[in-house]
Amino acid sequence: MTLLSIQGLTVTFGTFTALDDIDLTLDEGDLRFLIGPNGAGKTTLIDTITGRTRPTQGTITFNGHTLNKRSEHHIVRTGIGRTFQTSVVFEELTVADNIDLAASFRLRPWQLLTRPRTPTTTVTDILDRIGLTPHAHHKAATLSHGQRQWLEIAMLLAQRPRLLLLDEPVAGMSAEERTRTGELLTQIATDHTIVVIEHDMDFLRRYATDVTVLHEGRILTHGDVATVQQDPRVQEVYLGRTHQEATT
Ligand SMILES: Nc1ncnc2c1ncn2[C@@H]1O[C@H](COP(=O)(O)OP(=O)(O)OP(=O)(O)O)[C@@H](O)[C@H]1O
Repeated sequence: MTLLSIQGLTVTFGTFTALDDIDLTLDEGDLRFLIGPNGAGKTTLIDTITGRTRPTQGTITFNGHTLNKRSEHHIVRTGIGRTFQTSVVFEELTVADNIDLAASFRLRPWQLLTRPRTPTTTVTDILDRIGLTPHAHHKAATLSHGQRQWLEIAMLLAQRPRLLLLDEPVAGMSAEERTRTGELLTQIATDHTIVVIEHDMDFLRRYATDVTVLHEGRILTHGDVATVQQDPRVQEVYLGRTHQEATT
């Protein structure tokens, strides 16, 4: 079933066209990797899906609802969650409290006033799923970089999204943390639809099946990792190196 359908999406900033007539469809359960060189439009695409940036032209339909004029808050409630390149974790709160608080992002303002705590089982389940149970009562400030990234994913899960948009989730991680993140994403993809912006080719080779390549605001190609990697256009614009270098 189609969960997200983007048609003819164009975004301009003044005279600059950041996204140019993008068509993109995601089916329920997809784990889609989005790659492209700096400035390709990846973050703009996520910003536009989540209501942070307005489309200049085109339509975005999620689960049958048109999102074009919806607020960011409404879009979160519709079931789309995202991470940012910069952290949104509250340092002085515990890991469990960060997750509890994140669950309320989905509530309407009047509901916040009388907000009950998120059921303990929900927080416990998410902690368990994400592997942060031993750190539940530690302040977020004490987490390692990788654990923090996982907390951000946990906070997204607390919002019960159907679609997760993750912006460079393994940036700055150790090899071990990248492996753990890859396993985590594969596991979360069993009951969510996920879009991952990622530059790390090794990570892509290990965990990506479906890859869409953006370049200068357009979709250059889409396919499995091997096909995309061997596409000379991708090597030229994204990898900026020869075929032989790119496949080693
Ligand atoms: N608010 C804005 N006003 C003007 N130009 C913008 C704005 N936001 C993005 N751009 C431009 O749009 C282009 C696409 O930017 P975007 O951040 O989407 O690229 P990206 O593919 O995410 O790149 P990176 O990998 O470097 O994060 C860039 O040239 C950027 O400078």
